[in-house]
Amino acid sequence: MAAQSGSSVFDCIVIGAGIQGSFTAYHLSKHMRRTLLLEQFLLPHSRGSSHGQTRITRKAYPQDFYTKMMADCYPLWAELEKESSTTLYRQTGLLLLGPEENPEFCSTWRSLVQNQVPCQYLTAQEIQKRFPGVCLQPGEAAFIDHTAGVLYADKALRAVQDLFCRFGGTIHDGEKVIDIKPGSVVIVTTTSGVYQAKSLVITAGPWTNKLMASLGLQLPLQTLKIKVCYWKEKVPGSYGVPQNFPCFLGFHLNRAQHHIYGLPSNEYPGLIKVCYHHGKEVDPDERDREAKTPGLQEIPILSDFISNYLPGLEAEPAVIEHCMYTNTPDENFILDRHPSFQNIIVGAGFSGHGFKLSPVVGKILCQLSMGQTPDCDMQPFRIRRFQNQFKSAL
Ligand SMILES: Cc1cc2nc3c(=O)[nH]c(=O)nc-3n(C[C@H](O)[C@H](O)[C@H](O)COP(=O)(O)OP(=O)(O)OC[C@H]3O[C@@H](n4cnc5c(N)ncnc54)[C@H](O)[C@@H]3O)c2cc1C
Ligand SMILES: O=C(O)[C@@H]1CCCCN1
Repeated sequence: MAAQSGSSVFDCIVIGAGIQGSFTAYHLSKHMRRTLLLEQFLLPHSRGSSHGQTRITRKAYPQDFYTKMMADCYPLWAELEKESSTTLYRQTGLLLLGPEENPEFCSTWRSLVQNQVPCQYLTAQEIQKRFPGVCLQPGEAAFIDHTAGVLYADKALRAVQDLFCRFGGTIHDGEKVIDIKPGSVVIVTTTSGVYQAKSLVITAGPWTNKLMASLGLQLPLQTLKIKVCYWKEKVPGSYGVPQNFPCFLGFHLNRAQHHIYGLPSNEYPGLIKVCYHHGKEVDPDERDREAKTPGLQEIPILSDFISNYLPGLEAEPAVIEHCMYTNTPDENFILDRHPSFQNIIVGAGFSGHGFKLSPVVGKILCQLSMGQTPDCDMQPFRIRRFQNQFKSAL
């Protein structure tokens, strides 16, 4: 296929219209960069990581650098709400629950205090009084991040894409990228065209390594299928908005190997979202194929947790949906230039916690693609930290 019209060398092509690619494209178009956003599926779709009604937002992180990045995210989310005339955030607070001595639990509390985030440590008595539907076990404690809440994910994704188009950007959905040729002008071939750009941003979520194959690099990414479970209240309204029930995040409670988290009733009346922060490894193109081996049993883990910690919910899920995580070994993001091609930028490995940070992730990827140095500490996000774990054919 021949490259499309000579005049159409874009400043940037972004591959993948999930929340990270869409926010990158939004920032690029705000900077007057001629930008093409390519998406393999027709929009909106539910095959990646950015679909669904809700995500948690919070400043509570054990790593200080995320808490600091979140301070920049809140104004950007507010700006998006204003630009799109849409409510995208509801403040509910986040209840963090964990064994008193758990190092991650303790460092999250320290980070909140050090960064002067409005927060509050609760005694067992206070928890029982304020959240009678939550039962902690002896030796466990709780604190609240008051800044936290719910982001309306589907609405946010749509708002970012609409604004990108309003600022002059172009989206081609239903167009899968099948080849990338690096160079000072990058050539991108899709199932229906060939395009050129001065820079390329790859934000392909669980498909990142499939695309990186043509660029001689395989990153240490693991794609997990996550079960998104909704549980029915025994007494309607007991874990709902009128009761001021917050989002919650449990650190290895009930001997669980991974976190368990939840959001108050929103998408389905009377159903609370409670999920396990882990899943089975999958090929993103075969997400719904039944696994050959039984592997992780997340529903019994969640049912047992609910019986012990949230006894006001029925212990069988009423609705199960699916989503994917793309995890790095340290669960920090990859935001970097390709080691061999300076005008190819990768944003990947959001490890199940990237939605809230997407306004700043998009800003960083936009700056990298414009040849600028982002003003935040980029060390935690470098590809080189996996020097011994990535495969390069270059
Ligand atoms: C169940 C669940 C709960 C979560 N909870 C939270 C939370 O509470 N708070 C939070 O902050 N984060 C949360 N996250 C994480 C957050 O949703 C993700 O980090 C984020 O959505 C990742 O976005 P992305 O753009 O990288 O990936 P994606 O949304 O997967 O986007 C990648 C896009 O690239 C497209 N693509 C891939 N290959 C090609 C190709 N060859 N050609 C064209 N297009 C291509 C895909 O179709 C896809 O649309 C959660 C995630 C899940 C799954
Ligand atoms: O990013 C978050 O806030 C949540 C925490 C629990 C797991 C899913 N993601």
